[in-house]
Amino acid sequence: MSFQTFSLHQLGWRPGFAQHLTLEDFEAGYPARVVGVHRNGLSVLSSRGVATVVLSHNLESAVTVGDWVLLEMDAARVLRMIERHSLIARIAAGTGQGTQTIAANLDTLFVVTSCNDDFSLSRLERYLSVAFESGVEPVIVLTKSDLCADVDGYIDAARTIAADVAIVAIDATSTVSVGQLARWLEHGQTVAFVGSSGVGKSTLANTLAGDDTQTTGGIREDDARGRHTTTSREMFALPSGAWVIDTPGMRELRVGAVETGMNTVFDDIAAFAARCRFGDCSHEGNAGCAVEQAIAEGQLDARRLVNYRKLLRESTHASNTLKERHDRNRQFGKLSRDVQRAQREKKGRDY
Ligand SMILES: Nc1nc2c(ncn2[C@@H]2O[C@H](COP(=O)(O)OP(=O)(O)OP(=O)(O)O)[C@@H](O)[C@H]2O)c(=O)[nH]1
Ligand SMILES: [Zn+2]
Repeated sequence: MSFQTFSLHQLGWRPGFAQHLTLEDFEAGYPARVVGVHRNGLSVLSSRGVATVVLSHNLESAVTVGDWVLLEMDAARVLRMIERHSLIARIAAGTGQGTQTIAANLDTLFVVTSCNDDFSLSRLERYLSVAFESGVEPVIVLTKSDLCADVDGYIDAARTIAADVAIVAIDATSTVSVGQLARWLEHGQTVAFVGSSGVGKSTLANTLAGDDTQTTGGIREDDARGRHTTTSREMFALPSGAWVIDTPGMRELRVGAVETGMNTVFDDIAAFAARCRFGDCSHEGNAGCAVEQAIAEGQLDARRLVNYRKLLRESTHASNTLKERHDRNRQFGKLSRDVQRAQREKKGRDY
């Protein structure tokens, strides 16, 4: 059991969260931040320290790392979730319910790639779409700058697809160099890293953590039944006071439904498309297509349109999958209600 306590400010509380809470809520409970989700419940941090709390069935699939919950004053129980300001989610694998929540209340998503063969504009566009869709500010981090002779070339290339996104080149192994990320790592800020394997996400997190042992994960605590359990902490603090969310879902982030995010990333294509002759132009050999004309005139990179189409296909597929599941669940719900009603009516007749 840890007796370290945390202020709301330290935990990343935003004044906006309180707008969704009533006076009754504050009398019944107090806010806590979810730092781990496991079978017995949640690991949370609050003004009362570290705790493991149980979660009712109806919240089980919804609550995720980074979430804020309202805990009951005198019981280790979640009363309700507190509305998030951002959420990274993806389509759940298998046939379960719709989306799987991965990380909540992130302020910044560090999109990590290296100044070498890993660098791919299409992959950056993919991650940026996820960030914008989720309401999280992306920052492009180019690692291994120390091993590269033309760092500016990589920065310039990244800028061609992300004019308004911060781009920082670093040596992830150097404390001085990673200091360039300080403004996104202030007290109470919450961040996560995405990028391919080997680009330096762990190295960067370790360098930022310094000798701090909190990155190593395991914390011992009492679970709801008073037993000692070791749970992996999926959200940990850096010495700067910022929080890092590092979960398996975050590491293998895939594209869900990101059409809204794509509108920001591909705003140039949207602007050209507005000038196509036909409103339903597919930008594939249609007469009067302004997008294809832009490519022919060298104003738009052909690669970018290809990636746009690919992401849009994936996104549409994800939306359709969600809709089908939703419809199936609704039909099933209607079916069970019909059966129940028929049973009630039959019972009525039997009496
Ligand atoms: N010289 C140098 N080496 C780096 C840098 N960033 C990462 N490395 C090295 O690259 C290798 C891979 O780094 P990791 O931190 O394990 O990469 P990762 O993104 O966490 O990879 P996964 O855990 O597979 O997702 C390690 O040997 C690091 O030391 C850098 O900026 N400069
Ligand atoms: Zn067109």
